[in-house]
Amino acid sequence: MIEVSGMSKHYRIVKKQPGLSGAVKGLFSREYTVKKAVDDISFQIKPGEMVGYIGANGAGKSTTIKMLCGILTPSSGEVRVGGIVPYKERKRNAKNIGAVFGQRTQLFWDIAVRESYDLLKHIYEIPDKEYRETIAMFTEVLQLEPLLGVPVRQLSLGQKMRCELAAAFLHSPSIVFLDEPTIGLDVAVKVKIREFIKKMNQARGTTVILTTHDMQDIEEICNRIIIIDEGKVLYDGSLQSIKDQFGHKRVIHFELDQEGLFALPERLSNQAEFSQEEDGIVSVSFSNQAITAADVITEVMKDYRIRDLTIADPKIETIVQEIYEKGI
Ligand SMILES: Nc1ncnc2c1ncn2[C@@H]1O[C@H](COP(=O)(O)OP(=O)(O)OP(=O)(O)O)[C@@H](O)[C@H]1O
Repeated sequence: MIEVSGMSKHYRIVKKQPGLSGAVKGLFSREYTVKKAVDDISFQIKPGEMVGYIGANGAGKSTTIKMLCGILTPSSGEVRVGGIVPYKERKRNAKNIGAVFGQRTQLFWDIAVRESYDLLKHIYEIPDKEYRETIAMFTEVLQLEPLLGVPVRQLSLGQKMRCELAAAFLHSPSIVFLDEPTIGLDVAVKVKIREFIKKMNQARGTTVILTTHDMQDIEEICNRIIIIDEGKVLYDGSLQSIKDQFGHKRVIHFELDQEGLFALPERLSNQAEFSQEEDGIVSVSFSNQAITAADVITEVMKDYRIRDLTIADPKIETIVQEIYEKGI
């Protein structure tokens, strides 16, 4: 379905010389540096997969997605989306794909949402019956009824995002690219959007490529993640296996029955770290490969009276953040 092989995108950036003389010199002779926004990446995505394409700011996510959509031409390497080379056949590719790009809108700003959908119907040549059924289903799942008669510019962020999603899936594309579809939205709308995406995947087998900084989106929607860093693929695999490989860190939150500064028991000093948020509230973190939770609790119990404790599961958020910071 999606085949990417050795794909790169290099930008040539003008090197700015310092000072006024540098600016004048720059008018006559320009020096360039090369920014490898995407650097020799390869992956394949099968029909119906839901893949989280994640990475820190500037890692190369949007550049990759733009090449898959045909908006950008790769500097080298190969890319095929549903058998089509996107930058060579941008229009044909557009029929197969849908997209939501963060803050940008594909709806028409000044006309009612329903009229925007009518226009998209004509652009994508959606048959009448299919269009009516699709609109009825989307209206129900995304609760669009009160929004259909409203011009886009009058919609709130969450309302607009629900309408955008419907627009992206309207022509039954086989692949949908979603760039930060839940950014800035309240929890209730996030839940609705995630449910809609999963429903589309189940009902139509739509392949979904999701870029997001929200790890909850990833946990709930994606069965595979690709982590990209400085333009290179750092990890490609299941969410579970990244948890298995890197999720050894545990945190135990203690509520102690005594006040005063906490000190880590001697036996834990090389194997654990702690932070004390306030009097009597202490978090001890450790790797469960080095020491067991039972040992940590036993050691703390020797020196302190414990009123309550909770053991926190390793959050995918923490794991991914560590991978961004330290690499694999
Ligand atoms: N037109 C351009 N000219 C020069 N450099 C660019 C251009 N577009 C992107 N870059 C650079 O390429 C790198 C990758 O950018 P990209 O937008 O793909 O990152 P991203 O992973 O989508 O980041 P974010 O999470 O912040 O959206 C960044 O260092 C960026 O500054």
